[in-house]
Amino acid sequence: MRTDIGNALGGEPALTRDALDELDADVAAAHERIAAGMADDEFGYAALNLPETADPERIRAAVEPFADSEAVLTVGIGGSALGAATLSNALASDIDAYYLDNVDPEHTTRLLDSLDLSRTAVNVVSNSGTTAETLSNFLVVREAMESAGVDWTERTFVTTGPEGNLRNLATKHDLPALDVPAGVPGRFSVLSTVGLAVAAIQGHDIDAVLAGAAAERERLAGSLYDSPAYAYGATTYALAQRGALTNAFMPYAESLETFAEWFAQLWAESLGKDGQGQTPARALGATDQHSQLQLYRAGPRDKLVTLVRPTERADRDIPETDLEGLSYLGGESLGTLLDAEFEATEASLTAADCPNVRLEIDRVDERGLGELLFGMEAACVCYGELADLSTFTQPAVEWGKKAARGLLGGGEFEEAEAVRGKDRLVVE
Ligand SMILES: O=P(O)(O)OC[C@H]1O[C@](O)(CO)[C@@H](O)[C@@H]1O
Repeated sequence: MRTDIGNALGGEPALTRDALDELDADVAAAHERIAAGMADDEFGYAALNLPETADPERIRAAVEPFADSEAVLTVGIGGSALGAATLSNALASDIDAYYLDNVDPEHTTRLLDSLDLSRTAVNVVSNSGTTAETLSNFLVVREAMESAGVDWTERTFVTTGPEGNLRNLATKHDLPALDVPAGVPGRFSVLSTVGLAVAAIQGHDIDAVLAGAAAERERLAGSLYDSPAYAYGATTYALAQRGALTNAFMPYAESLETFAEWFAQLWAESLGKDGQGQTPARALGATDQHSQLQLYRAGPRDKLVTLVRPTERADRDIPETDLEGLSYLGGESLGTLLDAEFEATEASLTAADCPNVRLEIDRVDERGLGELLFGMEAACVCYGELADLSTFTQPAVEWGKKAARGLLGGGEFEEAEAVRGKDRLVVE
Protein backbone atom coordinates (compact mmCIF):
# COMPACT_ATOMS: atom_id res chain seq x y z
CA MET A 1 0.00 0.00 0.00
CA ARG A 2 1.19 3.51 -0.81
CA THR A 3 -0.12 6.54 1.08
CA ASP A 4 0.37 9.98 -0.49
CA ILE A 5 -0.36 12.73 2.05
CA GLY A 6 1.03 15.63 -0.03
CA ASN A 7 -2.40 17.04 -0.81
CA ALA A 8 -3.46 16.87 2.81
CA LEU A 9 -1.24 19.85 3.50
CA GLY A 10 -2.01 23.50 2.82
CA GLY A 11 -5.76 23.21 2.37
CA GLU A 12 -8.71 24.09 4.57
CA PRO A 13 -8.71 22.92 7.36
CA ALA A 14 -5.05 23.88 7.28
CA LEU A 15 -2.40 21.28 8.07
CA THR A 16 1.26 22.19 7.65
CA ARG A 17 4.30 19.97 7.21
CA ASP A 18 5.70 21.45 10.44
CA ALA A 19 2.59 20.39 12.33
CA LEU A 20 2.91 16.89 10.88
CA ASP A 21 6.60 16.74 11.85
CA GLU A 22 5.60 17.78 15.36
CA LEU A 23 2.92 15.08 15.49
CA ASP A 24 5.48 12.46 14.46
CA ALA A 25 6.86 12.37 18.01
CA ASP A 26 3.39 11.29 19.19
CA VAL A 27 3.31 8.69 16.44
CA ALA A 28 6.53 7.22 17.84
CA ALA A 29 4.88 6.95 21.27
CA ALA A 30 1.71 5.52 19.73
CA HIS A 31 3.74 2.89 17.89
CA GLU A 32 5.48 1.91 21.12
CA ARG A 33 2.08 1.42 22.77
CA ILE A 34 0.77 -0.55 19.80
CA ALA A 35 3.86 -2.76 19.62
CA ALA A 36 3.57 -3.49 23.34
CA GLY A 37 -0.11 -4.40 22.93
CA MET A 38 0.76 -6.70 20.03
CA ALA A 39 3.62 -8.33 21.96
CA ASP A 40 1.23 -9.14 24.84
CA ASP A 41 -1.61 -10.12 22.49
CA GLU A 42 -3.75 -7.59 24.32
CA PHE A 43 -7.47 -7.22 23.56
CA GLY A 44 -7.79 -5.35 20.29
CA TYR A 45 -4.08 -5.14 19.51
CA ALA A 46 -4.21 -8.93 19.01
CA ALA A 47 -5.98 -8.22 15.71
CA LEU A 48 -2.74 -6.75 14.37
CA ASN A 49 -1.06 -10.13 14.96
CA LEU A 50 -3.49 -12.03 12.70
CA PRO A 51 -1.17 -12.00 9.67
CA GLU A 52 1.04 -14.22 11.85
CA THR A 53 -1.51 -16.01 14.05
CA ALA A 54 -4.30 -16.83 11.58
CA ASP A 55 -4.21 -20.49 10.45
CA PRO A 56 -5.22 -20.72 6.77
CA GLU A 57 -4.72 -24.51 6.70
CA ARG A 58 -7.16 -24.96 9.55
CA ILE A 59 -9.70 -22.63 7.90
CA ARG A 60 -9.49 -24.57 4.63
CA ALA A 61 -9.87 -27.89 6.45
CA ALA A 62 -12.92 -26.65 8.36
CA VAL A 63 -14.76 -25.52 5.23
CA GLU A 64 -13.65 -28.43 3.04
CA PRO A 65 -17.01 -30.24 3.48
CA PHE A 66 -18.66 -27.33 1.66
CA ALA A 67 -16.32 -27.27 -1.33
CA ASP A 68 -19.14 -28.69 -3.52
CA SER A 69 -21.40 -25.71 -2.87
CA GLU A 70 -22.62 -23.48 -5.68
CA ALA A 71 -23.22 -20.64 -3.24
CA VAL A 72 -22.30 -19.51 0.27
CA LEU A 73 -24.87 -17.66 2.36
CA THR A 74 -23.37 -15.76 5.28
CA VAL A 75 -25.72 -14.83 8.11
CA GLY A 76 -23.99 -12.16 10.20
CA ILE A 77 -23.93 -8.40 10.71
CA GLY A 78 -21.36 -5.63 11.04
CA GLY A 79 -17.86 -7.01 11.49
CA SER A 80 -19.27 -10.52 11.14
CA ALA A 81 -20.18 -9.86 7.50
CA LEU A 82 -18.40 -6.77 6.11
CA GLY A 83 -14.88 -8.22 6.03
CA ALA A 84 -15.90 -11.43 4.24
CA ALA A 85 -18.11 -9.38 1.90
CA THR A 86 -15.18 -7.08 1.09
CA LEU A 87 -13.15 -10.08 -0.14
CA SER A 88 -15.95 -11.87 -1.99
CA ASN A 89 -17.24 -8.68 -3.66
CA ALA A 90 -13.73 -7.73 -4.78
CA LEU A 91 -12.61 -11.11 -6.19
CA ALA A 92 -14.23 -13.23 -8.92
CA SER A 93 -15.30 -16.82 -8.14
CA ASP A 94 -17.53 -19.54 -9.63
CA ILE A 95 -19.10 -19.93 -6.21
CA ASP A 96 -21.46 -17.02 -5.42
CA ALA A 97 -21.47 -15.37 -2.01
CA TYR A 98 -24.55 -13.79 -0.43
CA TYR A 99 -24.92 -11.91 2.84
CA LEU A 100 -27.91 -11.66 5.15
CA ASP A 101 -26.71 -8.74 7.26
CA ASN A 102 -30.06 -7.07 7.84
CA VAL A 103 -33.55 -8.12 8.94
CA ASP A 104 -35.53 -6.85 5.97
CA PRO A 105 -38.26 -9.48 5.40
CA GLU A 106 -38.76 -8.66 1.72
CA HIS A 107 -35.06 -8.87 0.92
CA THR A 108 -34.62 -12.06 2.99
CA THR A 109 -37.56 -13.77 1.27
CA ARG A 110 -36.39 -12.73 -2.21
CA LEU A 111 -32.87 -14.00 -1.48
CA LEU A 112 -33.96 -17.33 0.00
CA ASP A 113 -36.39 -17.90 -2.89
CA SER A 114 -33.55 -17.33 -5.36
CA LEU A 115 -31.18 -19.89 -3.80
CA ASP A 116 -30.98 -23.67 -4.27
CA LEU A 117 -30.58 -24.32 -0.55
CA SER A 118 -29.50 -27.91 -1.18
CA ARG A 119 -26.38 -26.55 -2.94
CA THR A 120 -25.80 -23.63 -0.57
CA ALA A 121 -23.38 -23.57 2.35
CA VAL A 122 -24.76 -21.54 5.27
CA ASN A 123 -22.14 -19.67 7.33
CA VAL A 124 -23.59 -18.25 10.57
CA VAL A 125 -21.20 -15.74 12.12
CA SER A 126 -21.47 -13.97 15.46
CA ASN A 127 -18.62 -13.14 17.81
CA SER A 128 -20.99 -12.74 20.79
CA GLY A 129 -23.42 -15.41 19.60
CA THR A 130 -26.28 -13.25 20.85
CA THR A 131 -26.97 -10.71 18.09
CA ALA A 132 -30.72 -10.60 17.47
CA GLU A 133 -30.56 -9.91 13.74
CA THR A 134 -28.16 -12.79 13.08
CA LEU A 135 -29.99 -15.36 15.20
CA SER A 136 -33.39 -14.35 13.78
CA ASN A 137 -32.12 -14.63 10.22
CA PHE A 138 -30.59 -18.01 11.06
CA LEU A 139 -33.92 -19.31 12.38
CA VAL A 140 -35.63 -18.10 9.19
CA VAL A 141 -32.95 -19.71 6.97
CA ARG A 142 -33.13 -22.99 8.90
CA GLU A 143 -36.92 -23.06 8.50
CA ALA A 144 -36.57 -22.38 4.77
CA MET A 145 -34.07 -25.23 4.45
CA GLU A 146 -36.37 -27.61 6.31
CA SER A 147 -39.31 -26.55 4.10
CA ALA A 148 -37.14 -27.30 1.08
CA GLY A 149 -36.39 -30.75 2.48
CA VAL A 150 -32.74 -29.88 3.09
CA ASP A 151 -30.93 -31.23 6.18
CA TRP A 152 -29.65 -27.89 7.54
CA THR A 153 -27.10 -29.62 9.81
CA GLU A 154 -25.40 -30.92 6.63
CA ARG A 155 -25.13 -27.47 5.02
CA THR A 156 -24.42 -25.20 7.99
CA PHE A 157 -21.26 -24.18 9.80
CA VAL A 158 -20.76 -21.47 12.42
CA THR A 159 -18.05 -19.01 13.34
CA THR A 160 -18.38 -17.77 16.89
CA GLY A 161 -16.79 -17.14 20.28
CA PRO A 162 -16.29 -19.74 23.05
CA GLU A 163 -19.77 -19.18 24.56
CA GLY A 164 -23.26 -18.08 23.54
CA ASN A 165 -26.30 -19.40 21.68
CA LEU A 166 -24.40 -20.13 18.50
CA ARG A 167 -21.71 -22.15 20.27
CA ASN A 168 -24.41 -24.15 22.09
CA LEU A 169 -26.25 -24.77 18.81
CA ALA A 170 -23.05 -26.01 17.15
CA THR A 171 -22.31 -28.35 20.04
CA LYS A 172 -25.90 -29.65 20.20
CA HIS A 173 -26.08 -30.40 16.46
CA ASP A 174 -22.40 -31.24 15.98
CA LEU A 175 -21.97 -28.51 13.36
CA PRO A 176 -18.52 -27.58 12.02
CA ALA A 177 -17.48 -24.60 14.11
CA LEU A 178 -14.71 -22.07 13.56
CA ASP A 179 -13.45 -20.05 16.52
CA VAL A 180 -13.40 -16.29 16.52
CA PRO A 181 -9.87 -15.62 17.81
CA ALA A 182 -9.71 -14.27 21.35
CA GLY A 183 -9.09 -10.54 21.77
CA VAL A 184 -10.21 -9.63 18.24
CA PRO A 185 -13.18 -7.21 18.02
CA GLY A 186 -15.61 -7.88 15.15
CA ARG A 187 -14.63 -4.94 12.99
CA PHE A 188 -10.95 -6.01 13.22
CA SER A 189 -11.61 -9.69 12.40
CA VAL A 190 -11.44 -9.81 8.57
CA LEU A 191 -7.97 -11.45 8.64
CA SER A 192 -9.28 -14.29 10.80
CA THR A 193 -11.76 -17.16 10.46
CA VAL A 194 -14.52 -14.50 10.37
CA GLY A 195 -13.35 -12.89 7.11
CA LEU A 196 -11.44 -15.77 5.48
CA ALA A 197 -13.84 -18.77 5.67
CA VAL A 198 -16.02 -17.65 2.76
CA ALA A 199 -12.95 -16.69 0.72
CA ALA A 200 -11.57 -20.21 1.32
CA ILE A 201 -14.80 -21.84 0.10
CA GLN A 202 -14.74 -19.59 -2.96
CA GLY A 203 -11.21 -20.81 -3.72
CA HIS A 204 -9.46 -17.50 -3.08
CA ASP A 205 -5.79 -17.51 -2.05
CA ILE A 206 -6.17 -16.65 1.64
CA ASP A 207 -2.41 -17.13 2.15
CA ALA A 208 -1.85 -14.24 -0.25
CA VAL A 209 -4.33 -12.06 1.70
CA LEU A 210 -2.37 -12.78 4.87
CA ALA A 211 0.95 -12.22 3.05
CA GLY A 212 -0.19 -8.75 1.90
CA ALA A 213 -1.26 -7.98 5.47
CA ALA A 214 2.05 -9.30 6.85
CA ALA A 215 4.00 -7.03 4.49
CA GLU A 216 2.06 -4.01 5.78
CA ARG A 217 2.61 -5.17 9.35
CA GLU A 218 6.36 -5.30 8.72
CA ARG A 219 6.19 -1.63 7.81
CA LEU A 220 4.75 -0.46 11.14
CA ALA A 221 7.45 1.82 12.53
CA GLY A 222 8.05 4.67 14.95
CA SER A 223 7.49 7.35 12.30
CA LEU A 224 4.57 8.22 10.01
CA TYR A 225 7.13 8.80 7.27
CA ASP A 226 8.15 5.13 7.38
CA SER A 227 4.71 3.48 7.63
CA PRO A 228 1.95 4.03 5.01
CA ALA A 229 -0.63 2.92 7.59
CA TYR A 230 0.50 5.36 10.27
CA ALA A 231 0.87 8.13 7.66
CA TYR A 232 -2.86 7.71 6.96
CA GLY A 233 -3.85 7.39 10.62
CA ALA A 234 -1.81 10.40 11.76
CA THR A 235 -2.83 12.66 8.86
CA THR A 236 -6.56 11.94 9.18
CA TYR A 237 -6.27 12.50 12.96
CA ALA A 238 -4.42 15.79 12.49
CA LEU A 239 -7.03 17.00 9.99
CA ALA A 240 -9.87 16.00 12.35
CA GLN A 241 -8.20 18.04 15.10
CA ARG A 242 -8.41 20.98 12.72
CA GLY A 243 -12.07 20.48 11.76
CA ALA A 244 -12.13 17.82 9.05
CA LEU A 245 -14.85 15.81 10.77
CA THR A 246 -15.99 14.02 7.63
CA ASN A 247 -13.83 11.58 5.68
CA ALA A 248 -15.28 11.02 2.20
CA PHE A 249 -13.85 7.58 1.38
CA MET A 250 -13.82 7.16 -2.40
CA PRO A 251 -12.42 4.03 -4.05
CA TYR A 252 -12.00 4.21 -7.85
CA ALA A 253 -12.96 0.59 -8.45
CA GLU A 254 -16.43 -1.00 -8.30
CA SER A 255 -14.71 -4.04 -6.75
CA LEU A 256 -13.77 -1.90 -3.73
CA GLU A 257 -17.26 -0.54 -3.00
CA THR A 258 -17.81 -2.98 -0.12
CA PHE A 259 -14.32 -2.16 1.17
CA ALA A 260 -15.64 1.40 1.72
CA GLU A 261 -18.54 -0.06 3.74
CA TRP A 262 -16.10 -2.11 5.80
CA PHE A 263 -13.97 1.01 6.36
CA ALA A 264 -17.05 2.95 7.50
CA GLN A 265 -17.72 0.50 10.35
CA LEU A 266 -14.04 0.39 11.32
CA TRP A 267 -13.67 4.18 11.42
CA ALA A 268 -17.05 5.04 12.95
CA GLU A 269 -17.28 2.34 15.64
CA SER A 270 -13.60 2.61 16.66
CA LEU A 271 -13.16 6.41 16.74
CA GLY A 272 -16.68 7.73 17.41
CA LYS A 273 -16.61 8.19 21.17
CA ASP A 274 -16.02 10.83 23.89
CA GLY A 275 -17.34 13.49 21.50
CA GLN A 276 -14.54 12.71 19.05
CA GLY A 277 -14.41 10.85 15.74
CA GLN A 278 -14.49 11.44 11.98
CA THR A 279 -17.61 10.55 10.01
CA PRO A 280 -16.81 8.13 7.16
CA ALA A 281 -18.87 8.99 4.07
CA ARG A 282 -18.87 6.20 1.54
CA ALA A 283 -18.43 7.28 -2.05
CA LEU A 284 -17.37 5.66 -5.31
CA GLY A 285 -15.15 7.02 -8.09
CA ALA A 286 -15.89 8.13 -10.80
CA THR A 287 -19.66 7.74 -10.12
CA ASP A 288 -19.86 10.16 -7.18
CA GLN A 289 -17.98 12.85 -9.01
CA HIS A 290 -21.44 13.32 -10.53
CA SER A 291 -23.25 13.47 -7.20
CA GLN A 292 -20.99 14.44 -4.27
CA LEU A 293 -18.03 16.37 -5.70
CA GLN A 294 -19.90 19.69 -5.80
CA LEU A 295 -20.18 19.53 -2.01
CA TYR A 296 -16.59 18.41 -1.47
CA ARG A 297 -15.26 21.34 -3.53
CA ALA A 298 -17.70 24.13 -2.69
CA GLY A 299 -19.36 23.09 0.59
CA PRO A 300 -18.26 23.60 4.20
CA ARG A 301 -14.53 23.26 4.91
CA ASP A 302 -15.14 20.33 7.26
CA LYS A 303 -13.87 17.31 5.39
CA LEU A 304 -11.06 15.42 3.75
CA VAL A 305 -11.38 13.09 0.80
CA THR A 306 -9.62 9.72 0.64
CA LEU A 307 -9.06 8.56 -2.94
CA VAL A 308 -8.25 4.85 -3.32
CA ARG A 309 -7.18 3.05 -6.49
CA PRO A 310 -5.37 0.06 -7.91
CA THR A 311 -2.67 1.15 -10.38
CA GLU A 312 -3.15 -1.98 -12.54
CA ARG A 313 -6.47 -3.31 -13.88
CA ALA A 314 -7.80 -5.62 -16.57
CA ASP A 315 -8.65 -2.91 -19.10
CA ARG A 316 -11.13 -2.42 -21.96
CA ASP A 317 -10.60 -0.21 -25.00
CA ILE A 318 -12.97 2.57 -26.02
CA PRO A 319 -13.72 2.14 -29.76
CA GLU A 320 -12.73 4.91 -32.19
CA THR A 321 -15.66 7.27 -32.80
CA ASP A 322 -16.60 10.22 -34.96
CA LEU A 323 -19.26 11.34 -32.50
CA GLU A 324 -19.09 15.12 -32.11
CA GLY A 325 -16.51 16.15 -29.46
CA LEU A 326 -15.77 12.58 -28.41
CA SER A 327 -12.97 11.68 -30.78
CA TYR A 328 -10.45 12.36 -28.00
CA LEU A 329 -11.82 9.29 -26.22
CA GLY A 330 -11.53 7.00 -29.21
CA GLY A 331 -8.63 4.61 -28.88
CA GLU A 332 -8.34 5.34 -25.17
CA SER A 333 -9.45 2.74 -22.62
CA LEU A 334 -11.93 2.83 -19.76
CA GLY A 335 -8.97 2.37 -17.41
CA THR A 336 -7.08 5.39 -18.74
CA LEU A 337 -10.30 7.40 -18.54
CA LEU A 338 -10.84 6.30 -14.93
CA ASP A 339 -7.25 7.21 -14.04
CA ALA A 340 -7.65 10.61 -15.71
CA GLU A 341 -10.83 11.11 -13.68
CA PHE A 342 -8.99 10.10 -10.50
CA GLU A 343 -6.12 12.52 -11.08
CA ALA A 344 -8.41 15.31 -12.28
CA THR A 345 -10.63 14.94 -9.22
CA GLU A 346 -7.58 14.92 -6.95
CA ALA A 347 -6.32 18.11 -8.62
CA SER A 348 -9.78 19.72 -8.46
CA LEU A 349 -9.99 19.04 -4.72
CA THR A 350 -6.51 20.44 -4.14
CA ALA A 351 -7.33 23.51 -6.26
CA ALA A 352 -10.38 24.05 -4.03
CA ASP A 353 -8.24 23.67 -0.87
CA CYS A 354 -10.07 20.48 0.10
CA PRO A 355 -7.48 18.22 1.81
CA ASN A 356 -7.18 14.81 0.19
CA VAL A 357 -5.11 11.68 0.63
CA ARG A 358 -4.27 9.08 -2.00
CA LEU A 359 -4.14 5.34 -1.15
CA GLU A 360 -2.81 2.99 -3.84
CA ILE A 361 -2.27 -0.72 -4.28
CA ASP A 362 -0.93 -2.49 -7.35
CA ARG A 363 -4.00 -4.63 -8.09
CA VAL A 364 -7.33 -5.58 -6.50
CA ASP A 365 -6.18 -9.11 -5.75
CA GLU A 366 -5.72 -11.14 -2.61
CA ARG A 367 -2.37 -9.55 -1.73
CA GLY A 368 -3.52 -6.00 -2.47
CA LEU A 369 -6.64 -6.49 -0.35
CA GLY A 370 -4.53 -7.86 2.51
CA GLU A 371 -2.37 -4.72 2.37
CA LEU A 372 -5.38 -2.38 2.33
CA LEU A 373 -7.33 -4.15 5.08
CA PHE A 374 -4.38 -4.37 7.45
CA GLY A 375 -3.21 -0.88 6.54
CA MET A 376 -6.58 0.65 7.46
CA GLU A 377 -6.79 -1.35 10.70
CA ALA A 378 -3.33 -0.14 11.77
CA ALA A 379 -4.18 3.42 10.68
CA CYS A 380 -7.31 3.27 12.83
CA VAL A 381 -5.42 1.99 15.87
CA CYS A 382 -2.79 4.72 15.40
CA TYR A 383 -5.53 7.41 15.19
CA GLY A 384 -7.13 5.97 18.34
CA GLU A 385 -3.83 6.16 20.23
CA LEU A 386 -3.18 9.75 19.13
CA ALA A 387 -6.73 10.74 20.16
CA ASP A 388 -6.46 8.74 23.42
CA LEU A 389 -9.62 6.77 22.60
CA SER A 390 -10.57 3.20 23.62
CA THR A 391 -10.49 2.08 20.03
CA PHE A 392 -11.69 -1.48 20.56
CA THR A 393 -14.99 -0.98 22.36
CA GLN A 394 -18.44 0.22 21.18
CA PRO A 395 -20.49 0.89 24.32
CA ALA A 396 -22.86 3.34 22.63
CA VAL A 397 -24.52 0.61 20.53
CA GLU A 398 -25.93 -1.21 23.57
CA TRP A 399 -28.69 1.36 24.35
CA GLY A 400 -30.50 0.71 21.09
CA LYS A 401 -30.12 -3.08 21.43
CA LYS A 402 -31.71 -3.01 24.88
CA ALA A 403 -34.46 -0.72 23.60
CA ALA A 404 -35.27 -3.06 20.70
CA ARG A 405 -35.37 -6.04 23.06
CA GLY A 406 -37.61 -4.03 25.39
CA LEU A 407 -39.99 -3.14 22.57
CA LEU A 408 -40.33 -6.85 21.75
CA GLY A 409 -41.02 -7.77 25.36
CA GLY A 410 -37.53 -9.14 25.82
CA GLY A 411 -36.92 -7.12 28.99
CA GLU A 412 -37.81 -3.82 30.65
CA PHE A 413 -36.03 -0.69 29.46
CA GLU A 414 -37.64 2.43 30.90
CA GLU A 415 -35.25 4.83 29.19
CA ALA A 416 -36.59 3.69 25.82
CA GLU A 417 -40.16 4.15 26.97
CA ALA A 418 -39.30 7.64 28.24
CA VAL A 419 -37.82 8.59 24.90
CA ARG A 420 -40.58 6.93 22.90
CA GLY A 421 -43.15 8.90 24.91
CA LYS A 422 -41.74 12.21 23.65
CA ASP A 423 -44.30 14.35 21.75
CA ARG A 424 -44.19 13.51 18.08
CA LEU A 425 -44.55 16.23 15.45
CA VAL A 426 -45.82 14.41 12.39
CA VAL A 427 -46.51 16.41 9.23
CA GLU A 428 -48.47 14.46 6.62
O1 LIG B 1 -20.42 -10.61 15.83
P1 LIG B 1 -21.54 -10.17 16.68
O2 LIG B 1 -21.30 -10.36 18.14
O3 LIG B 1 -22.84 -10.80 16.23
O4 LIG B 1 -21.70 -8.57 16.49
C1 LIG B 1 -21.95 -8.00 15.24
C2 LIG B 1 -21.63 -6.55 15.24
O5 LIG B 1 -22.44 -5.86 16.20
C3 LIG B 1 -21.63 -4.93 16.93
O6 LIG B 1 -21.36 -5.47 18.17
C4 LIG B 1 -22.35 -3.61 17.06
O7 LIG B 1 -23.61 -3.78 17.52
C5 LIG B 1 -20.37 -4.78 16.11
O8 LIG B 1 -19.29 -4.32 16.85
C6 LIG B 1 -20.19 -6.19 15.59
O9 LIG B 1 -19.33 -6.24 14.50
